[in-house]
Amino acid sequence: MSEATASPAQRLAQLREAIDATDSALLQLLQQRRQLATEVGVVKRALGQPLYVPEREAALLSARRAEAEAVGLSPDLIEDVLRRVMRESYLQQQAADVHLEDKTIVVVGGDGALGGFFAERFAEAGAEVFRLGPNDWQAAAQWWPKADLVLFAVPIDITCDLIAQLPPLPEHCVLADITSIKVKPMQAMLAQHQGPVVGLHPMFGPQLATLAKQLIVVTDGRQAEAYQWLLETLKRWGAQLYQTTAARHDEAMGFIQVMRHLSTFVYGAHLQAEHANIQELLDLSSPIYRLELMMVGRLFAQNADLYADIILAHPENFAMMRRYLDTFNETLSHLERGEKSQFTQKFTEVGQYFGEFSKKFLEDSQRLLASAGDAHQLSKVGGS
Ligand SMILES: O=C(O)C(=O)C[C@]1(C(=O)O)C=C[C@@H](O)C=C1
Repeated sequence: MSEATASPAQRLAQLREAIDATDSALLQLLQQRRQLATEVGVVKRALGQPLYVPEREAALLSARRAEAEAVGLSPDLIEDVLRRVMRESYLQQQAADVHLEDKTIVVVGGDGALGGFFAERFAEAGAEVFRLGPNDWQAAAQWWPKADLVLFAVPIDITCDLIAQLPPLPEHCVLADITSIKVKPMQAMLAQHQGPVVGLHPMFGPQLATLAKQLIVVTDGRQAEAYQWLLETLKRWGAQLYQTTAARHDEAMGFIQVMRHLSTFVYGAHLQAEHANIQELLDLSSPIYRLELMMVGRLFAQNADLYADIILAHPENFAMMRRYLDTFNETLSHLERGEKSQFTQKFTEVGQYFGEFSKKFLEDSQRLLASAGDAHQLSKVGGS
C-alpha cells in the first residue's frame, strides 16, 4: 500500500511501524556503543586509568551538541541521552585495575553500611581487610601493628572517643575517617597518631553500585605524600575528590546538610501534624513540587540516628538555624500585615545575591524537571 492510497488510520499504523524500526535501530546502536565502552574499560584497566573521565565527557558532549544543532535537533536532547548512556558505561566497565595486595586495612565500623561498602571495595582490590565491629576491639590487637590504613567509619557521636582509644599504629600507617564532620575527628586523629592523617567525607550513601562520578571531600591532615595511594585508588574507582580545609568543610555542611535536613524534617513533621494527604499532594503536583515532596519523603526512609547525629554534631549550627527561624518569622509577619513590597524588595535582594547562579539554576533544573516528568508514572504508591 503506498502512502498516497493509505487512509489516515493506515498511514498512522505505517508511521508507527517506521518509528518501531527506528527505535530498534537505535537499540542496535546503543548495544554497539555499550560494547565499545566495555572495550574502552578493558584498555583503561590495563593503563590504570580512571573509570570516570570528565574532560572526555565534556568534549564528546560539546561535539554532539554542535552536531545536533547542525541537523536541527535539540542539543539538550542528545546531551540527556548521552549522559544516561554514559551512566550505563560506568556500570558496564569494571573499575580500574586497582592492586592493593600489599595493603592491610582495618575498617573500624566495617560492619556498618558505608564502612562495609569501602571494606568490600578494598577487599575486591586484593587488600587484607579487617572489618572491626563494636565488639571486636580486642580481636583487633593483632591487626594494628601491621595496618597500612585504619579507616574510621562509625557514627559521628562516637568517632572521636574511639579514635582516642587507638593503640600506637605503625609510623607509615594512614589514619583516615569518613565522618560527615571534619574538624573534631581531624583533631582527634592528629593527636592520636604521629603518622599520615587524612579526612574523607563521601557525599553519598552505601546504596551505590559504583563510585563513578561520586564526590568525596578530602581534608589534608599530615604527610600528604604518604596517603596519595589511597586518594589515587578512590580516583581510579571513579570518585571525584574535592580538597578543602576541615573548618571550611564543616561550615559549608552547616548549610548543605544541617539546614537542609532540619528544614526537611520540619517540613515532613508539619505535613504529618496537618494530616496532609500525601497521595493527593502528589497527584496535584507538577514535577517540581513532586520532586520537592520526594526530597522530603525520602529522608524518612533513612536512618533517624544518622540525621540526628549530623544535626547534633555541630552545636554552633543551632544559632544559625535560629537566625533562619528569624528570617521565616520576619517574612511571615510582613505577609500577615499584607506588606507585599517588603516581600518583593527582599526577593530582589536575594535574587541579586544569587546573581548568575539564579539563571543557571533555572536552566539546569529545567532539564532535571523534564526527566522527573518522564518518570511520573513511577511515583505512584500501590497504584496500577
Ligand atoms: O572514554 C572513556 O574513557 C570511556 O570510558 C567511555 C565513556 C563513554 O561512555 O563515552 C564512559 C566514561 C567516561 O567518563 C568517559 C566516556
